Amino acid sequence: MADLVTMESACQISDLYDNLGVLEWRGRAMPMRILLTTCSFQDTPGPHHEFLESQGYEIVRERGPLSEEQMLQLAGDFDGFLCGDDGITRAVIEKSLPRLRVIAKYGIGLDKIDIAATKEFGIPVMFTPGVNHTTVAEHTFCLMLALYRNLVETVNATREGRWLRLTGHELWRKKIGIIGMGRIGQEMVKRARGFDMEVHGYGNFWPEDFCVREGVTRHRSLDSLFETCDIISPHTKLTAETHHMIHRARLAMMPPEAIVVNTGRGELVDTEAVLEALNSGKLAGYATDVMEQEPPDPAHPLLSHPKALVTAHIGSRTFESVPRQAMKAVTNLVNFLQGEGPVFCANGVVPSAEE
Ligand SMILES: NC(=O)C1=CN([C@@H]2O[C@H](COP(=O)(O)OP(=O)(O)OC[C@H]3O[C@@H](n4cnc5c(N)ncnc54)[C@H](O)[C@@H]3O)[C@@H](O)[C@H]2O)C=CC1
Ligand SMILES: O=C(O)C(=O)COP(=O)(O)O
Repeated sequence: MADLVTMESACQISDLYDNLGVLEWRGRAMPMRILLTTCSFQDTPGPHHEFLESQGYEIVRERGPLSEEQMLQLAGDFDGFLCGDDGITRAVIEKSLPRLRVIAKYGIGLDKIDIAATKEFGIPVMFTPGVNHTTVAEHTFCLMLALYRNLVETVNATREGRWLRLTGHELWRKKIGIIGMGRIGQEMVKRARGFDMEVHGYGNFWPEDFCVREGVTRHRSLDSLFETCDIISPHTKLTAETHHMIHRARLAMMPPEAIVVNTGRGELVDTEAVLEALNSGKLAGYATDVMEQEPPDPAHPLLSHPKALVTAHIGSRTFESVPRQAMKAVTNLVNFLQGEGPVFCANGVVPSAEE
């Protein structure tokens, strides 16, 4: 039915949307069209599938994350995006108008969406806070322990029949420096305390009661955190201010045998400087779930570096967390399009529910 309606005419009558998920146009029902790009949403079982299917939308499925160019090919024909880390630039938003009404992001980081443009055009950007922070903190510890105990090297050796008994490091009493005291940062603190680590932190938001209770030492400058800590773990948003916050000079300040574990965003770290520090012996290891370019060039030197561990942006992907995020993302979309129920809005275009 939808293909009988040209995009142009659909755009002219976009104000006729009703609250039932269908558009009445010249007596015909045209379902709302939603672009679903998030692979983990599509690939993981859970109640989100049935809930989305029950809405009567026309769902167009693509395997994301899509580049800006791929989004531009598709843009213009959708009432909503149910998306992940796709390149939703100003050009994509402009091409999506006037039909686009909502961007329901699956996940937390909004750095691939041009937020200024969404505000300018009044497009609400929804997100899914409070449902993936425990999973990401667990993966951060997984990387940290794997790096400290040479896990990949020793397992690879035993798989080849070699009994390689490598000596590693313990977490006990190590100084961990957590950058960003948000949801993941706080989960990191709890887990670090469980390992009897000495916890240090830095953030422009500081949950005072929590930090006092958990014994977190507050640093007022990033330099002082780097000078102090054996392990640095960034958990801030990626912004112009945090881009390459882990750079050459700060890596040089770290104590001997220091490591960096990154499950935030690749661009928080100057990867060239990390490679130099690994090669010179200044940095003992770098474990990351995120890269400046994703997916990276298969020949990227970090991927095969003996002192590095790279996972493929899987920090929030567990069978427990994915359905939670997917349900929250689709609930945001449906509640907004139906005009009722709470939504978690990240760009201030509509009021956000309390978390
Ligand atoms: N590897 C993965 O799969 C995942 C990665 N992430 C990344 O982790 C980040 C953090 O996630 P949450 O903890 O849930 O977000 P959050 O919004 O709860 O916490 C972020 C914290 O960073 C702080 N911050 C922002 N700019 C800062 C600055 N310039 N200096 C110091 N602190 C600053 C904020 O005050 C806030 O407390 C996300 O933005 C995303 O990039 C999130 C989920 C999954
Ligand atoms: O929530 C976030 O910001 C994430 O990085 C999660 O990434 P994903 O949506 O699993 O590709």
